[in-house]
Amino acid sequence: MASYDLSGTAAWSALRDEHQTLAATTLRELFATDPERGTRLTADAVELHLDYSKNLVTDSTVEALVALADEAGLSEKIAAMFAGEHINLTEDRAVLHTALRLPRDASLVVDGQDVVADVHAVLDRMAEFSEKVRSGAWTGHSGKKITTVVNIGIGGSDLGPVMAYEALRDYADRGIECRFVSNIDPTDVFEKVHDVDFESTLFIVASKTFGTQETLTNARTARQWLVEAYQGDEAAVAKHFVAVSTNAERVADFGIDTANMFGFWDWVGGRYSFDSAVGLALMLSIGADGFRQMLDGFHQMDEHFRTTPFAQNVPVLMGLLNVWYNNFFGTGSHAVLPYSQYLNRFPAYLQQLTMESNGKSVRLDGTSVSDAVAGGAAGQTGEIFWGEPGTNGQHAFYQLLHQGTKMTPADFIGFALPNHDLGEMHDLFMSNFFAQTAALAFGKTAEEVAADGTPAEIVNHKVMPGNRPTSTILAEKLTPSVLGQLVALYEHITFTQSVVWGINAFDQWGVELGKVMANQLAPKLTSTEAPAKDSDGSTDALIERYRAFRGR
Ligand SMILES: O=P(O)(O)OC[C@H]1O[C@](O)(CO)[C@@H](O)[C@@H]1O
Repeated sequence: MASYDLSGTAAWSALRDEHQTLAATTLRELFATDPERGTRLTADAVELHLDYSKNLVTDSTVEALVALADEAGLSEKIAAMFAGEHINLTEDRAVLHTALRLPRDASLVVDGQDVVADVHAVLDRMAEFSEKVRSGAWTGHSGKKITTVVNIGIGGSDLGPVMAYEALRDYADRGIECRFVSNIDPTDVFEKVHDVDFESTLFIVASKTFGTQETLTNARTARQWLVEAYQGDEAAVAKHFVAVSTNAERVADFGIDTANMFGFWDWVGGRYSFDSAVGLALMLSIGADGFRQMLDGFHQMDEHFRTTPFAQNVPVLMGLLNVWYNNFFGTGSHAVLPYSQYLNRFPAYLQQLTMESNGKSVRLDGTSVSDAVAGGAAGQTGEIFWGEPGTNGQHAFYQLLHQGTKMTPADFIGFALPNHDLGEMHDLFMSNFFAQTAALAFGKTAEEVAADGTPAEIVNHKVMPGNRPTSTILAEKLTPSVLGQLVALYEHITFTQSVVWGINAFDQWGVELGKVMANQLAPKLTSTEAPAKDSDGSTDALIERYRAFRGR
């Protein structure tokens, strides 16, 4: 079997040489000697334009990065994923979120099952249900039209739907408000539900496994409040609770009629799922047509990823750039800065997508990523993703981006056409977008600062070092299709990185231990008698203090 460790390959050593050269140059110099790079180091995918010229790369770096992708067998891995091979080895599963957006006339048989037919059957049921709710044909138990939808889910069953609902507010039926309950902190369900009119509220319990403590606890609470609001009439549940899950048995056990359940499949990872039935709240908000436009955007980006040569393949290029900074420059984090208030939850969504996927330190063959690496950053995997919409971030953490000691590669995402055109406000907004990447790249030298008349003693404080890499994604307008393109882009960036690192982007074993331990500790928090001190010294002492505050 080929090794998953690429650090001994020719491509890796070419990149080491590239790094030596580029670490000793600056973006100012690169642009001075090659002004055309601003139009050459670009690529287009569907409606997204990528300018990656403000990165510390030259044509030969890109060539070496593409060679690294070839060494990793990226083409074969992409083909295997799209074909439904069980590339999620540790769970022995296919990884087929791309099948969720295949057109109706496509065909894909996986493990003997026509998945396209299955996907469209569920989409059709979702569309029919959404239409009924939106038109008022589906009412609450007492006959009132549904005006509030509360999605109860966490992780992939929350972050995707809430991000997309926020992103596509401009396309929403304003007669339906969606709220999202995720945290088991009781304040979450209280704040989102205490003021609803239960008779006009629909609860969606979204959980792939239907075994997630947070979701089931919140759902039980909401169910109890609903039944109380109907003076104990349990029959109300059928008109106010629907489920989204892969597990019909558990849905039925919970007390939701499986006729009101929308299914999906184990080949859809939670963080790759909001274009499945997990997106039901979004469909209720924007309608089935808008949802299908979004799926089409996803699919077009899938096709770009599957068929475009790597040197022009936007997800591949961006994934390789992330590897470049992470493994050669040793940057530990990556900022995603959408210049759209509608994308305010996009960085949070990406945190699960990227960090639950690529926060791994063992390769697919069970070896440690650091085993064969002679120190340095070569054995690094998943970056820490973070961000906020511009311009809010500018007035918060951009100081560190501009003058801090850490290099933080950043993606700037912006749109030419505003969803709401209020005079020149959007142009002012976007002038910040363009200014920031230029300031980060080219900075301001001591001479330039002094030439402004700055007193000598503070010149150093005002020097802007520049040379801070960014990628710019510019699209015409944020539409359902463009949102689908953006999400698929980041899904495939994440996959590209995982292939180069030889890790499994589709399991998440690291979240399990904490869940088990929380279940073990819960009785110690609630028991009326002093619990045994059989945890570690710190945890025992903290629980004792907690119990004292709780009067136990
Ligand atoms: O949809 P479920 O099964 O409730 O899981 C919620 C989330 O929990 C996780 O398993 C992590 O704990 C995520 O991967 C998933 O998106």
